[in-house]
Amino acid sequence: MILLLGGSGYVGRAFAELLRHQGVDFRSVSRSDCDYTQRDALIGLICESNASFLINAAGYTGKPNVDACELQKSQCLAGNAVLPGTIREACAMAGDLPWGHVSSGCIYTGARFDGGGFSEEDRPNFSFRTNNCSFYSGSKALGEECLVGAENVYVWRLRIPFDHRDSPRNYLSKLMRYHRLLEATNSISHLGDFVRASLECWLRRVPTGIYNVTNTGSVTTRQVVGMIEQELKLGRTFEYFDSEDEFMSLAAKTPRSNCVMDNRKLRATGIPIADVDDAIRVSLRNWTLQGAAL
Ligand SMILES: NC(=O)C1=CN([C@@H]2O[C@H](COP(=O)(O)OP(=O)(O)OC[C@H]3O[C@@H](n4cnc5c(N)ncnc54)[C@H](OP(=O)(O)O)[C@@H]3O)[C@@H](O)[C@H]2O)C=CC1
Ligand SMILES: Cc1cn([C@H]2C[C@H](O)[C@@H](COP(=O)(O)OP(=O)(O)O[C@H]3O[C@@H](C)C(=O)[C@@H](O)[C@H]3O)O2)c(=O)[nH]c1=O
Repeated sequence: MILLLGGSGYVGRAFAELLRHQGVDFRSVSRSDCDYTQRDALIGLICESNASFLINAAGYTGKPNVDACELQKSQCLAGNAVLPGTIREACAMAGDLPWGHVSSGCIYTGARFDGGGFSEEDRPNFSFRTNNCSFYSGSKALGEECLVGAENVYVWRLRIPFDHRDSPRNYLSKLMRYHRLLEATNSISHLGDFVRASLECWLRRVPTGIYNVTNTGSVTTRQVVGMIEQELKLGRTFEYFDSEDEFMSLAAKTPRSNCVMDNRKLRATGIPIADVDDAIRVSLRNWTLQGAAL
């Protein structure tokens, strides 16, 4: 049985859907069963669960976006920095229960010095250590630090999720809803691909450790908008900020991580992951409006 924490969230629901679809026995633990900030209760729950694997899809993102974390720092630290460390302890007490943690590629900014994407070996350059980050990104980098040296955990880095379902959390919807757009280059993750590839890490028993679970390649905002225009024919124009400074002064409270990730470590395991352009095209061709039957 797989114990799923955060199963009611945006990412957790995608895991639950996949596990149900694959007929994998799992138990989703909601906040009413256990408040994860109640350390002893959480440790007791994990130790008594008899699970063979645990997925942590719980955390604190801020809504509608990470700007909200600047005002909710204690919740952000509790969900992103403290919780992974508590789960690590609990899994050790439960006889080294193997588990997977949903982290974020937002602990990087830009591209590597050689122009390539950041690999799992690269130190985060958008964290409290580098003193240039959003509070959210800093808290996620701390969460990864709590897991250094743990041998029974997968750290799956998700980035700016999207799929075919219109949602305030979906990157494609966000681009269609924001009044003005920031031109940036990013590696991003199709949500269905992310949960499938992450679960496969465990099902195939690939070595534990950090994995950048992003679709292959990177895209600019304008490239994604070009695909939206071609596939959805919305008959409208998209406005852009002149610069990141203008974005910061008009639309954001804290800097965003826009970065390129290298997913070769994941692909070297044999787990397939689509090219980012293909994943975006397929999502747009199957585009389903919010509230429409899925
Ligand atoms: N969405 C994104 O853009 C990205 C997300 N991630 C990471 O993925 C993880 C999940 O994010 P996402 O699904 O978007 O977030 P959501 O806010 O949609 O879901 C968070 C989940 O955590 C649960 N939870 C939070 N705090 C507690 C608590 N104290 N006790 C019990 N349950 C709790 C929530 O339960 P309840 O429903 O009861 O509140 C919910 O199930 C986070 O770690 C995030 O950093 C990484 C990259 C991108
Ligand atoms: C606010 C805003 C953002 N953007 C851009 C900036 C960025 O490239 C992209 C997404 O920015 P948002 O502010 O919507 O999303 P943000 O909250 O920064 O999203 C992040 O959430 C956390 C949870 C993660 O871990 C990340 O991987 C990522 O998904 O949209 C605009 O173009 N216009 C806007 O008005």
